Amino acid sequence: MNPSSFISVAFRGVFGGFVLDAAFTTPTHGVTALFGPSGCGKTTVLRCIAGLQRLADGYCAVNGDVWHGGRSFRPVHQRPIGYVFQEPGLFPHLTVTGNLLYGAPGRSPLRPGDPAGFDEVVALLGLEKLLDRAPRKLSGGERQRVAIGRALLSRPQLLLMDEPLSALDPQARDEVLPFLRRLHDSLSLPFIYVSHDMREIEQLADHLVLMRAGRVLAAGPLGELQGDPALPLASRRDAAVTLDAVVSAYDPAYGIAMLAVDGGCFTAPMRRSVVGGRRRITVAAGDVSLAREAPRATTVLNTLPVRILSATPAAEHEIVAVLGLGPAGAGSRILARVTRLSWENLRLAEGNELYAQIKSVALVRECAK
Ligand SMILES: Nc1ncnc2c1ncn2[C@@H]1O[C@H](COP(=O)(O)OP(=O)(O)OP(=O)(O)O)[C@@H](O)[C@H]1O
Repeated sequence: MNPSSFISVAFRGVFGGFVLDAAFTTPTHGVTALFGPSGCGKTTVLRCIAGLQRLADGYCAVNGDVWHGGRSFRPVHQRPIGYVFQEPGLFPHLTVTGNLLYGAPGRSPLRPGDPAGFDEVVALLGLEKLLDRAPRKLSGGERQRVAIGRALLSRPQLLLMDEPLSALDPQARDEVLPFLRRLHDSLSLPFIYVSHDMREIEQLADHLVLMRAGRVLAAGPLGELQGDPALPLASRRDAAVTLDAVVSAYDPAYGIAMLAVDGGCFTAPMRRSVVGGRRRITVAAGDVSLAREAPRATTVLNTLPVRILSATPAAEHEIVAVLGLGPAGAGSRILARVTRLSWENLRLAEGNELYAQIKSVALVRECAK
């Protein structure tokens, strides 16, 4: 593993009655989400990465640069990080522009072509019309967008976000999420994103660190962990697998896109799509049904050949099956959650080749922006 493109951490410590023993390695590209139940230690790990929390037994290296290891400990102000908290914490006496430029190196990040210059950050976060406003005249979602912009303009090498949407109402959350997605798509900056909302993670994350009671249960690509029946995600009511697809065709007359993934092609409604562009789809286990034969007259647009790779009892009288798309099930994996009654009626078993049906409207959970 080349340490120059990874974040590696290992933190051990005791906080009152809480024991933290968390270690993981994740790439320094894309968004890594820290996910787990309340109190499992996500914020503590983030604070350790930031240098806000110093443990006697800790290690943190970013792109091969050791921030904490042995006796060496780089203090928070010397770490090239941006930090976004649940509350935006804007300065009330400054305008949006003043807040954005606060902490920006040299206060003149206006050069054209700058990878995270002022104009680009303002455009990416849709702040153009708000620049002269005072924070008290902004909505909650707008305030949080300014806080994110301020963090970006400090030119960090790593952006740490601690549940940045959790203090917002659902409508404001839906307003800000597409902006975060846009940052993810446009900037090469890695994010570490703490959340206990799987919906946010499905839309934003590329990698996942799954935490439980101070420990890391698993770390890896989001889709792999979602589809691993040995992990608790697969047996959740809202279990789903996120797939990154390439648009292979788009029919504007129907607003329908063909989305190619490894081993298959999904059909999904999209307002607009560019052929060759990347889109993310989320296949919820509860939206997948199984058939021995390819159904003919059906409104369901997605009928994909699959193989059952494994089957695990979930809730009482339910089965969660891992399905591999394409010939011999060698392509992307998705999950199907079916009743034990259906499973037995169709005499299903591991290794069976059959058809998965998924309604196209169920595939796109992302907001329309
Ligand atoms: N300085 C501290 N002193 C004592 N206990 C602490 C300290 N810091 C954290 N803890 C405890 O460590 C545990 C983990 O807290 P942490 O905030 O990291 O969890 P979390 O997963 O981020 O939770 P949430 O999702 O609710 O924000 C909690 O039980 C918390 O009370």
